[in-house]
Amino acid sequence: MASPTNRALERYKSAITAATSVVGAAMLLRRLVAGVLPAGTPPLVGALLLLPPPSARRHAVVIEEFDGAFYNRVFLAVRAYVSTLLAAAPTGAPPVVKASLPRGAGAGAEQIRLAMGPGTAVVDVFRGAELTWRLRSHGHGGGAGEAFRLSFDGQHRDLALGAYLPFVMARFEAMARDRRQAKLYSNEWGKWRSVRLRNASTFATLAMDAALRQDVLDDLGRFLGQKEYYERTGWAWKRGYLIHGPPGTGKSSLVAAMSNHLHFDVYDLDLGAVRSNTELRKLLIRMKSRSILLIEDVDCASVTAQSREADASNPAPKHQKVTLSGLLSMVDGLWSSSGHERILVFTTNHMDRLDPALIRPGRMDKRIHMGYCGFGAFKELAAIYHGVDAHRLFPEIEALLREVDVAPAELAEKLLATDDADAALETAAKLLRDREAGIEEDGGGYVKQKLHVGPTRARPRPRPVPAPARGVSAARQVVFGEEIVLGISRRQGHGSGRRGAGQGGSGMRGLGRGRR
Ligand SMILES: Nc1ncnc2c1ncn2[C@@H]1O[C@H](COP(=O)(O)OP(=O)(O)OP(=O)(O)O)[C@@H](O)[C@H]1O
Repeated sequence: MASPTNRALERYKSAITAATSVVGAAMLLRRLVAGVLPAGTPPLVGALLLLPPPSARRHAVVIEEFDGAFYNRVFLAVRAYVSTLLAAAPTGAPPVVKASLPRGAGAGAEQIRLAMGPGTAVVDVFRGAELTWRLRSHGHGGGAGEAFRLSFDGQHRDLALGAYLPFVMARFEAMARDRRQAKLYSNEWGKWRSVRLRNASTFATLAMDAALRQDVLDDLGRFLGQKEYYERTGWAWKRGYLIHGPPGTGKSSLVAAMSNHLHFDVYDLDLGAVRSNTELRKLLIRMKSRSILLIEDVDCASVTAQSREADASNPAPKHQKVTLSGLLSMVDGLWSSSGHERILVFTTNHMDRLDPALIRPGRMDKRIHMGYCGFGAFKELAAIYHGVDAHRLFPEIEALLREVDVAPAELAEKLLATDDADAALETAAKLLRDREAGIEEDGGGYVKQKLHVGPTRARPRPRPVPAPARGVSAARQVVFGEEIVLGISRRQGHGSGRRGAGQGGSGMRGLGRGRR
């Protein structure tokens, strides 16, 4: 008579024979063993038999290229993310067969998109879990296009869906933000008109005191990281900077550098062109989040703006002031109820002429002084424009810069006049010698560049190549398991002089348009 153990073995024998995959057989064998071994047998026995525990079953998520008629944003995010994994992969693994430059992307190496070929896989390690990406050329379920398949151990299902995919999406959003070209808006007839912000100024190309530069960068970083603080307190998530200094010291360039650093759009508000408070309110409401509201030459801005709001029943005064303090109250009120991550920047050449309401303690969060060119800043200009770190003229220039006031813009103009570094430095030294001797050149000063143009031939120092974010290993065997199709549609989607002689005037002024 057959024993219970023999009967159990017979029952499972046929099933094992029918199993087509090694894994299927392994699963059945595990169940078989569980059936014949006495209860309470330690899991070590299973391990010794090389059988996977139930949690090790592979799960998979399929991410198709299209979600109906629309591109699937998750697919786009994964494609960009996988490209970064491939770029960071150690030499020799995995074989990369495709490299492309997305439409509209610049020609920089960081813009090239890498894609794995069919039959290869890339394994990402996230919080200790291994997640494998594969690319299939046909959509899942008969759909067209490509599809990514993400597979992982069953025990990591919650991690993969609840943390890893949101992380991939967040990385994609951050990459998109970094690539995004900021816009420069200016107000005309009560509406914002935009152009691409082409000003190439960055914190690396701006010659300024190193400690000040770091201070500004730290301040911006702190501001961006304070979301919870602003949400908790209910205060408007904004930061106000008052940038002051003589003409041509880089105030506007600093705003461009902030914009390029944060990828924030700049709204260059010409207060003189605002016809009424209602219009101002509308302009402020129409500003997007993650933006900079810039009011240049604010010492001249608190002038009257003609009101056109008068009507028979409500005769308004002929000239209704759009004052800075009115603007600030409006900003406080509107920005605390809508939008976030906004920066307000005022620039001025004349601190002494400012509306007292503006310089009252606590009004603007931070004052930044952009001063005349010191030798440190000059050396930065020479390095940026000509790659020169040392030169026989440096000692003379250092001594002259201690004696005369000269704006970085004036020196930048001399340094940009020629590609020959020796000749450029000689021209800059001549400007300083002449200024010390009281000789003013004809048409002296600098020509103001518009924000959307910026320095034409700046040569930024090469940026360090970022280290790979995480370890990526070679292709691995993937065991088949459950599949989930995931898609989020777009709709669901989530003048100058000797030192101390006072501030000189410059030629054209204004940012983004020719003003005054
Ligand atoms: N600190 C600087 N570092 C590098 N380049 C500078 C600097 N300051 C000025 N420049 C050069 O001079 C040009 C004019 O500078 P910018 O418009 O930023 O000065 P500003 O202080 O805003 O002048 P203004 O008060 O006349 O508006 C810039 O486009 C840039 O090429």
